[in-house]
Amino acid sequence: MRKNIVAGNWKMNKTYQDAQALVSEIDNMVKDEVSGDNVEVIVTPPFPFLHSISKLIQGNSRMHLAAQDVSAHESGAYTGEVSASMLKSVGVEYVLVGHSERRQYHNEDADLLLKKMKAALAQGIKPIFCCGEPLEVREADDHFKYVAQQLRETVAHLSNEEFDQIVIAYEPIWAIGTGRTASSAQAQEMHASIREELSRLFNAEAAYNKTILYGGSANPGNAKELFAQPDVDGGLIGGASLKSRDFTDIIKSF
Ligand SMILES: O=C(CO)COP(=O)(O)O
Repeated sequence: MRKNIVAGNWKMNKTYQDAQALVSEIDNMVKDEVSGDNVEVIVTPPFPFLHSISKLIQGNSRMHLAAQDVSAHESGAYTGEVSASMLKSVGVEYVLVGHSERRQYHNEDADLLLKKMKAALAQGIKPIFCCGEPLEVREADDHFKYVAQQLRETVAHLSNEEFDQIVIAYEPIWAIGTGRTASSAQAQEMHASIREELSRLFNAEAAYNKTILYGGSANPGNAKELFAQPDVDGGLIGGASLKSRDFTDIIKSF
């Protein structure tokens, strides 16, 4: 059964106090306003806030915790890095891997992304694997090929069991933080193409069951139409996840 997910990626925003307040608000709004259990909610705060937020959301079975990054190494002399076992020990369930900002500003390549996914999976943490094309690729009409290649050089190297644990997020780079959302038709056709590629790489059933999120300027005004698309199973939300009202309204778009 395919799971619907709305995940908020806070990126490098908020202080400890702001983070506590934001999660408390989201937690309360989700309890009060979101009925049924057709959507899982994930918050992705910066590292220093993970432990306290893990405790805060403990009593709300719909809320889950993700980290924004993980080291490819298990432990040792890697100053500044955070291992999967550390994340596990503070209650982290998911981790972003392959976000375009990490690929761009930290030169993370396919080889490293695969190692990061494997490191997370070895600890039972589920990678949310991000893919998506830059503007020039979209304009050259090469976006389907580009994203399929991103999957082939990373996700394709997971075992069937590992693949079952991951979530895919399609985030066209030209839509991230730009206010320029992909149209629901553009999102749908790419998600369908990703699912087809996954079906070729693994099998039709595993691909059918895979949660594929859309990310890039999603907001309460466009979430309903995006989530109504047959192959869009939720969102990875940046800016709008920093406001409890907007984030909750996006969750309620299912
Ligand atoms: O990068 C994103 C989520 O990971 C999307 O960010 P925005 O929603 O701010 O465009």
